[in-house]
Amino acid sequence: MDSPMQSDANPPIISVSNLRKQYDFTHGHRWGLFGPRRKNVSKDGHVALRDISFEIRRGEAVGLIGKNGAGKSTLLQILTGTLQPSSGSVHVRGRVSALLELGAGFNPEFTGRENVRLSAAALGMTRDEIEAKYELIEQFADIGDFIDRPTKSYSSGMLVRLAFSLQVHVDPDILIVDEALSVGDVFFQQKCITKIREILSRGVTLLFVSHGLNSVKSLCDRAIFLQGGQVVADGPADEVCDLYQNSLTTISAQARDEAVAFAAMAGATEGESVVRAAGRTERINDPGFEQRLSQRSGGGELVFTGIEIRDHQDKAVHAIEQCGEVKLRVEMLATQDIPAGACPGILIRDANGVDLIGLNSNFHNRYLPAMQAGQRFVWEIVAHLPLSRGYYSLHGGIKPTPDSPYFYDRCFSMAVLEIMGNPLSWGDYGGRVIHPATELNLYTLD
Ligand SMILES: Nc1ncnc2c1ncn2[C@@H]1O[C@H](COP(=O)(O)OP(=O)(O)OP(=O)(O)O)[C@@H](O)[C@H]1O
Repeated sequence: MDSPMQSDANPPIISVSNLRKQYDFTHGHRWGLFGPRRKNVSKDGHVALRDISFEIRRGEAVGLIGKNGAGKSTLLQILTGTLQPSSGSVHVRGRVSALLELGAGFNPEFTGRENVRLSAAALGMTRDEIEAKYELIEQFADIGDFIDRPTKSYSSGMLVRLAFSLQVHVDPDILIVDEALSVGDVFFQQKCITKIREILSRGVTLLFVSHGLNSVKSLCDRAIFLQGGQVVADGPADEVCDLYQNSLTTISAQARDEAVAFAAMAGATEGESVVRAAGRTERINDPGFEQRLSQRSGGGELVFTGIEIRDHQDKAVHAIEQCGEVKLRVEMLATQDIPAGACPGILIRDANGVDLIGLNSNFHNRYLPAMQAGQRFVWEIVAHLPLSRGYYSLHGGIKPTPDSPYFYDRCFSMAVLEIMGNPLSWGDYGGRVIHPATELNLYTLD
């Protein structure tokens, strides 16, 4: 049933309520005493979506994330009307433009030009509208002479170029972009992301399905996490993406035992590369550590208990100068005996939550020594971070071995680091990462 929203200034453009989708598997015949019975029966079914409810408002950019088989495609197909729900209601208001399957809707025997005109008409554009937009569509797709060849001769990259170009130029109210985009080359992907941002700034609603969490975080303000056909989280994109990332690394106790056994073996053979004790230090004074964490996962055998940032004068700070020396120090506590070979790492993300820099001990072929239950250590990384001015978040993880999907501890949002601008040495650079060159050369030509 529709809820009365007349008084709402920005009513939902997509409303989904108690949605359920079951795929029925129909068996050919049921066998009776005297052979097959006539009637087909459908006994089994797979519930791909259950009890899904959410609303999306005009202008929202929403990421849809989840593992393979979570139900994302099923949900999108229902939203675009190509699949019927088993029960529940779905209301979509406005023109939906969806790139669900590569070139789906194109007739392979027709040329790109013909397919663009036919598909645009099918999406409700008038002849004049199509003529006005055609040049832009062809230009953006940039597939040269292929535009006049049948689309059956296109590579998958060409198909996605043409399909995406059509999709973004039909003035949609709702733009649905699926994983198909990843087929294009990196330059085309960047061009698409820029185009999506431009469309978003005009108030179009975006539903973006991707396994690339960085793209979701940079494009969307909200994300919906589907698991086993159910919504497990719906909220700010960075938090929901972290939750999803956490869910991917939570694995069985057996896998943990295997990883730890492997670490024990590796530790025994790679004694040389274990981090050597650098001397004694005092404990890190960070009483608010646990409260600051936005998410935490892992087995808990070896855990972070605090973090500290120090500048080039060894002073505890929250801000450092661009390209100045920084010491990132984390305190760790072994709650059980830990074999040698574990590797800690710190991840630096920008203000959108996009991963920028990973500082892992194993990148330097260094691992932690064996630890006994109750022991504490401080691990310190000294670096010159090539970041432009702004705010960055620090996240930490400790694994038994570099390749293990198992984490002893994984902490999101351990601390915020401010990079201060230094107008004398660095201009008003607008990017996120800067790189101080080691040499600048000028050669004359003969
Ligand atoms: N036509 C179908 N008949 C039967 N089962 C189906 C059908 N389509 C999908 N399913 C099942 O429904 C579940 C959800 O599938 P869906 O394709 O929606 O997931 P997804 O999240 O889009 O996965 P992916 O990321 O791999 O595309 C899966 O278990 C899948 O096997």
